[in-house]
Amino acid sequence: MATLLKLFPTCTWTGRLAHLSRKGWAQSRSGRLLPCFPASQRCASTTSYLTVEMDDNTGVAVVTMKSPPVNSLSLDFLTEFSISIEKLEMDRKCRGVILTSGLPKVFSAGLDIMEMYGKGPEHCAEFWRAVQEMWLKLYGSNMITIAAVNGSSPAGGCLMAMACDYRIMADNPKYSIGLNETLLGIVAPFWFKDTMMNTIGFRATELALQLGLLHNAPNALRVGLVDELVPEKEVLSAASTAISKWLAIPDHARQITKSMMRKPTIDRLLSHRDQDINNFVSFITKDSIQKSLQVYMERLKQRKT
Ligand SMILES: CCCCCCCCCCC/C=C/C(=O)SCCNC(=O)CCNC(=O)[C@H](O)C(C)(C)COP(=O)(O)OP(=O)(O)OC[C@H]1O[C@@H](n2cnc3c(N)ncnc32)[C@H](O)[C@@H]1OP(=O)(O)O
Repeated sequence: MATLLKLFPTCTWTGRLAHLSRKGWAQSRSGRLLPCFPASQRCASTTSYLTVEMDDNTGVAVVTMKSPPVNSLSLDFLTEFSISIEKLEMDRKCRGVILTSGLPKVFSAGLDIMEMYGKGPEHCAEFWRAVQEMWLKLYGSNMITIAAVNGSSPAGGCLMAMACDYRIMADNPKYSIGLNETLLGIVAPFWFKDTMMNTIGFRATELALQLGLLHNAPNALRVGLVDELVPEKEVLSAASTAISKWLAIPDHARQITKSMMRKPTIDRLLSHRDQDINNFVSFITKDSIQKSLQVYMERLKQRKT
């Protein structure tokens, strides 16, 4: 087992591997002793904010976000997230990802407001590049991506879910999802808007963005922001069922089709990436915008008292 941990330092093998004895080892042609895995194997790696559980049998990885209290998307979180998606993308065995939250009631609270409040231009630029990177990795992924939305998902959280191929949400009217940026006195950038338009169409996006609509679960289904509502306890199992339908489609055909649908939107950001960062920095560092963020955060905290 010690050798195994040396070979796979970032992985915790679960399932029947715990019972691996000497007879669980095989000799390679070069004479090296290698672990011989039973047919069904799961490999779980845990970083500070994410757990990635890869099932070699199905080719599906479950990525669970766990950054208390609300899975807000900080610079560190986003960096880890993009690295994890990149690793899965490069893993030939991985064909699909289910993205979910390990926290109660919240999928993701969106961008970490504290990364945008009281910070200098350099930090804001670095943060925004990480936000772009997260979206580019997820929206442009070759893998099947399913969002198992088991809680509220405002703003950047909604962007994450929309970047997936399919969304399943917990049927709980208390949970909401949407791009609510205008409620904070900020503006959803063009690629947030494009992603929503590609998901629910022009008119519904126009209404949703201007009014900063946060749709409850039934409304989210009605406008097409999510594809299915299921009882809260069944979100993950419903995601597994859904992904098996996608896995039945030949990868190359699905991937080319996905790229055909999404490439123009991705290219639009890629060709304006630096300009988009400059726009963000000059917008977010304005005194009036900083004031809006401060007021919003204060209101958020006051809700509790
Ligand atoms: C010309 C055009 C140029 C355009 C240039 C670009 C412009 C800028 C674009 C920026 C795009 C921004 C995208 C975003 O994602 S902004 C973030 C928006 N998010 C929200 O509005 C969500 C706010 N949070 C909530 O509504 C609730 O917290 C939630 C429903 C998610 C959970 O509720 P719950 O009751 O369970 O938890 P609390 O509200 O008590 O929160 C617990 C603590 O967490 C803090 N918190 C919550 N959300 C955030 C966040 N997003 N960032 C940082 N911190 C957050 C909250 O304050 C509580 O903290 P305390 O415990 O310390 O009180």
